[in-house]
Amino acid sequence: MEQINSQDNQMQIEEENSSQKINYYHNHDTNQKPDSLEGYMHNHRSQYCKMCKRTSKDIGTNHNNFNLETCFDTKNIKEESKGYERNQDYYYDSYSHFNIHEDMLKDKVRTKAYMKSILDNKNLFEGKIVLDIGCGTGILSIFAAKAGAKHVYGVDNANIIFHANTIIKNNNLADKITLIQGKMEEVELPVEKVDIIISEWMGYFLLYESMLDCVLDARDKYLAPDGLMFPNKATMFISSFCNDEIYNQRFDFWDKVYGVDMSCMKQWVYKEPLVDQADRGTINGDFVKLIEFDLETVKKNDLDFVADYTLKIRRDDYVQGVIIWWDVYFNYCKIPIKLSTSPFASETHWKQTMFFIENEDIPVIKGDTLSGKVAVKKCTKNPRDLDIKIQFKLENREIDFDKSYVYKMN
Ligand SMILES: C[S@@+](CC[C@H](N)C(=O)[O-])C[C@H]1O[C@@H](n2cnc3c(N)ncnc32)[C@H](O)[C@@H]1O
Repeated sequence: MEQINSQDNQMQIEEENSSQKINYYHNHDTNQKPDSLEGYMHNHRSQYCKMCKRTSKDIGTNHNNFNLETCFDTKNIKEESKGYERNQDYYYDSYSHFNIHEDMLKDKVRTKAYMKSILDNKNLFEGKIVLDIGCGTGILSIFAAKAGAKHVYGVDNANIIFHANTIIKNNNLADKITLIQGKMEEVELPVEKVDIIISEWMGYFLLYESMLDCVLDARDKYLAPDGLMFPNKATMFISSFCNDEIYNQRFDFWDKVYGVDMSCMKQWVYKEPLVDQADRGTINGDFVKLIEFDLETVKKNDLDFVADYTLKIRRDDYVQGVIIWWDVYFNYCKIPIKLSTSPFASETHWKQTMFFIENEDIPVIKGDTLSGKVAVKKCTKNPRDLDIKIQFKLENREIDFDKSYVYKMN
């Protein structure tokens, strides 16, 4: 086990604290919600109040830097990644257990979207060669074979593929489906080109686990020029939220744990986005498109990106952070099918991803504009993890807030 050098750690924390602004809890009372802006300005968590003559135009040295090459190169990230290096095999080990596949199969929103897009569109599959990337239990390969595919190649590196083999035999589809164990980026298919690629590659925050990379490599190598991707488009959305219940459970919890002050943990907890199903009532902004990927043309490099967002606040409230979710689309279907992970649609196992503003909630008025940038980059130490930087910019007649935070999904 790696030993943590507590002296280094302490120095790191001291350096960080010295860059923090004073007086984070500015007469705050989370239970008191504003009816209007009048008279509540000295009763909020934010120190960035024009009335108090304190504004925020940044926090550390790296604030306005959204250059993907350098914006994550901070001491925070170096510190955070300590001890997080993992063997890549852990990923396939997790997919070798049947319970993760059981959870995915039981996600009806997910599995039915694929089932309908394949079985209700036999005209697209009849006589076609299909590649199923990351076939797991073989469910999508079986749908494609049942839809009349000439032959299906299912590839998976996890040991679940041995169970898929039995499932396929037991369903009398062994002559229609060939399974290949290995990493998609390393296997050689026995055919030069395929007509359709099906894959359920999406992770939390769409891109976590970075499975899309191997799908894009396989697309470039194997998909026929007029071939189809299932799904063929993915879109990420962003909105703002205020959820005091989660806030208390996740952050205020650390103030007193069985009588022990563990509040030093909070600064680290903030850096981890929360994957959870949002109560739709906690979303207080319009939701807007953050980025869209055309899966037939997008390049691997485009998956590290910086995108701008601007959204209107829908009610007088506080903003505690932003929430991000995604939809994927099967647009070749007779009736186009959307698989949505929106908090306004039926729940899926992907839920949504929430990014909290550290130690702040910004008082907002209906009609205010929240804007900023979101930078996303694969972590250099483990490309399945993501470094994410988000800027929060909001100015109304009372508040002038402009800060950026770095998060890590691992
Ligand atoms: C999200 S699961 C989907 C399983 C199945 N297609 C389904 O819909 O139930 C993704 C699968 O892809 C496999 N996988 C991920 N990356 C892979 C790669 N580069 N090569 C081969 N298999 C991969 C994992 O082992 C896992 O079984």
